[in-house]
Amino acid sequence: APAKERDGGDAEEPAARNSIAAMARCYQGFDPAVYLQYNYTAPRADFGRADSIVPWKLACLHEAFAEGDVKGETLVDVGSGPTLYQVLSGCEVFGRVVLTDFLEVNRRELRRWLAAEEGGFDWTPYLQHVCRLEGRGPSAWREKAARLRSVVSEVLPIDVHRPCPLAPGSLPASGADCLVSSFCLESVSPDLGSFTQALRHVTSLVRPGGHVLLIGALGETYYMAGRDVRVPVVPLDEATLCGSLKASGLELLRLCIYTLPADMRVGVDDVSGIFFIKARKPQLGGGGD
Ligand SMILES: Nc1ncnc2c1ncn2[C@@H]1O[C@@H](CSCCNC[C@@H]2Cc3ccc([N+](=O)[O-])cc3CN2)[C@@H](O)[C@H]1O
Repeated sequence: APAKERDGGDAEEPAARNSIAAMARCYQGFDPAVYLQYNYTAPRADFGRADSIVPWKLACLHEAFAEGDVKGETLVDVGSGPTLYQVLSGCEVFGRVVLTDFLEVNRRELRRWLAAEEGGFDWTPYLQHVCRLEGRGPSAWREKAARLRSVVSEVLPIDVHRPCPLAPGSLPASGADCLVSSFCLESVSPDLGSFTQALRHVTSLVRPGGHVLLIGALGETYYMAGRDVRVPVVPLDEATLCGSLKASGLELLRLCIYTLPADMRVGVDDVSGIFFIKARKPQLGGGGD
């Protein structure tokens, strides 16, 4: 059944189930507008600064797709939140993009932009920036917006703490060809064990030989998800991250790390770094390509 926003997932241990349920309750106060303002406006999203966080994230995603090895029909974005930047490169490669989030308020925010309704977040500077990365010139942003609107097929409920995070039949039986997830798993998991378990769950959504692109926070123990909504985060470092990746059976292809300059630490969280991971789910039988 589709994830219920107050569900405690299917964690095996009663204690884990309680802390996952507690995490779900934290998210009832999530405010998309505040979250977008805190993280997706300047200085963290300053397209005039080479060391701003969003341009770094968009460059990582652009390069990951530009290499040409990530291809297929279906891309799934896990824990989209109210943001679309994470699929601006992938939407040119895949004919079907599935967006997902745990909260209806976020799914509604995504649908608002997809329907070109008034009053939503303005992604134009992001579209223009990715067009520049693609050598298309900023005026192509309208084509990119139209492309994105044409390939997003669904905005679905998801719960990464369930062994099957999506409702049955949401993706092709063999799995998605590519999975993207940005700042989700570490922000919804009460501890490292449930983070690793959630990574295993979402890896099951990808076909053997498919790719996984992860963006996330290093050293983060909390973030503000609303004016007075503080959400705990499991703090990751490079070693624990790579350990979880190995435990989930993914093959690490690339790990890039961004260290926040002092003026990017704006008081809405205690992030010290950002990671970008390109990984692959091995073919069945462990063979190569
Ligand atoms: N059980 C669940 N399964 C799937 N998704 C779930 C579940 N529970 C909540 N969700 C869903 O996952 C959430 C995703 S947003 C999580 C925010 N992550 C932390 C935040 C992000 C951020 C952004 C930018 C920068 N920066 O430096 O530029 C730093 C940081 C660090 N702070 C939210 O959409 C919720 O709705």
